[in-house]
Amino acid sequence: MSVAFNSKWSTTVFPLGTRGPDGPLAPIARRYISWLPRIVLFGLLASLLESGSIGLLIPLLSLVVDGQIPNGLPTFLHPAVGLLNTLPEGQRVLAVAFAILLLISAKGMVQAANAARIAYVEGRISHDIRTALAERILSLNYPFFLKHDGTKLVNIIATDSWRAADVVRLIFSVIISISALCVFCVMLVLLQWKLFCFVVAGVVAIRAIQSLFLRKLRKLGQAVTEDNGALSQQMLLIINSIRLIRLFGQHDREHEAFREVSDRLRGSLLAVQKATASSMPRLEMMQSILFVAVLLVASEMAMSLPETTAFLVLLYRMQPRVTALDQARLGIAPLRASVEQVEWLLGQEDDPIPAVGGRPMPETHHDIYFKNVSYSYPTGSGAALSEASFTIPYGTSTALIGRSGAGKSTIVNLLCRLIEPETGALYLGNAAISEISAGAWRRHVAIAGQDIDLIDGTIAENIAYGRPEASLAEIEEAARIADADEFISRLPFGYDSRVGLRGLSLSGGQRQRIGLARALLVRPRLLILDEATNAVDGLSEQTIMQLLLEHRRFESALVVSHRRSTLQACSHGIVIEQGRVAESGPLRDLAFYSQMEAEDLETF
Ligand SMILES: Nc1ncnc2c1ncn2[C@@H]1O[C@H](COP(=O)(O)OP(=O)(O)OP(=O)(O)O)[C@@H](O)[C@H]1O
Repeated sequence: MSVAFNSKWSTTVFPLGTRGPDGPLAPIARRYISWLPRIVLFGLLASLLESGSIGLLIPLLSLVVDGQIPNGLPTFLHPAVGLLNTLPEGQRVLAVAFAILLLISAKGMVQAANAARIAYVEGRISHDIRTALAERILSLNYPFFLKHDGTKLVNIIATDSWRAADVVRLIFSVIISISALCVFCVMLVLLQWKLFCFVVAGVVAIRAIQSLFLRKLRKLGQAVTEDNGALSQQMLLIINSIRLIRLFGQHDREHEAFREVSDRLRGSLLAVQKATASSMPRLEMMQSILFVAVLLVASEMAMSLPETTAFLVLLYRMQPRVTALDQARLGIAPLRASVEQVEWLLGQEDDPIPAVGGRPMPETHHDIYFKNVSYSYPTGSGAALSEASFTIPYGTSTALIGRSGAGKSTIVNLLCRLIEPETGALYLGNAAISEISAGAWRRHVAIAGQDIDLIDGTIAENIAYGRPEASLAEIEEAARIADADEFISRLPFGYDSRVGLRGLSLSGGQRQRIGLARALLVRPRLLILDEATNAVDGLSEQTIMQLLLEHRRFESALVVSHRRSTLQACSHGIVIEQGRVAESGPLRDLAFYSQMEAEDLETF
């Protein structure tokens, strides 16, 4: 069966998100909306089979107690009674009992098939939410990560995405319970509509009392989400800063901080569990009172014993559905905060100053110009770069010189197109760099920095990260130029040695050399060395600089360093002071560099 659903309908009936039909979760909900009618139909079928089996209790009890089927039974039983009357009297009890068993086992099979279907859809939605989150994070611009705490993002993928997918299971549970309740209600009306009205009044009163507690649960759920986030943050702090904690003997302090946050989470979880647990007995108590009241009213109405029994059995079988409905509603309430977190991340827009250009990289070679470029970080206190204008001449090695906090990394970030200028622009010859596609631009710019990001793989895979198709010979050549080949060859598995996440099995200098080989392998037009050799000894650094200049696996280079021995390999220089260009031009003409030489300073 195919049913056409409009988007508004889909998210109203299938409210996966909290932000309505245009919310960020709506596309995922829409993908699976076609499963809903099948799940509802199977739910209805299971309830019909069950209520049919309960309805057959009336002829069965009448046959057992009175030996005959009375007149005036509800209309829905007429076909069954007609069929029974065609059988010999002695076989009727057995036939009804057999029919009841048949209906009960058919109901079981339909229910099991529906549970498998729901598990499938829940799994797919959960997977889709996680991949949508990963896709969103990968596509967001760099400034987003400067503004937001990494642990919050990890928590959304690791915890909130699961909790959001849990909502789907609970929503299905709500839908199936409601379908079943509808079928049961119709049966109850057909049996005795006046008594049914009495039941409805009782149920409405119970609902009103329960909704008061739902509001409280929602608040408690919010606290659980917040405390979960704080715990993840504390855990990451311990893992990332274990060296610092040991060196400064802060073990007890961090342990106490962890204990406190964990205890807070325990408390808020306990509060949710207590509230959920206390609501169930309260509900059962109210339902039992209603049950007894129905029995009394039925006897006042002089209902026959078989009819009263069938009515009460139907009511009794409704109870698990009502409980499931309540549990699902209670379960959804504390999960709303997680859904909101997932929606927040999925709904993140790209940076307002995106890399808009779609032009390919020009084939011809040009100088790179910064013209009046200014930039302030979203969380910064002032301009990191102010009206900066300078040139990185084509075919040269240019030193970028400045004290800590001067703005060198900001220039590097702009060159890598991780951030875009607020005012001013970068040019390649006459072409604004913002007009060139960011992907094409980055393929021609490679960076080797002081902190090298290594992936969990072999050394060869790490070096070839920017060019996975490179041959082993090319990888080895890049490693030789980066002065890494020798130490790699001495490792037990050579280029096939695994470095582990973040390269923990290697020294800082070894990691830097692998990073340098990775940058060289892509043969960039612009090679950026951002303190790329500060962890290697002076002698190795000179060897590396010599090899780099000899082999020239790049067209131009920008070298950020505090060491004179590194800077002197450059022909040009740019001096940055507090976000402004203090001087630029041939290196040896710079006052800053001349002073270093005059005072024979190795570092500044
Ligand atoms: N993510 C950030 N958020 C807010 N402000 C930042 C951020 N990164 C840098 N800044 C600020 O921008 C200014 C320039 O920083 P930048 O990192 O470019 O300096 P740098 O010359 O590279 O310093 P260093 O040599 O210490 O790496 C500094 O005042 C710094 O505090």
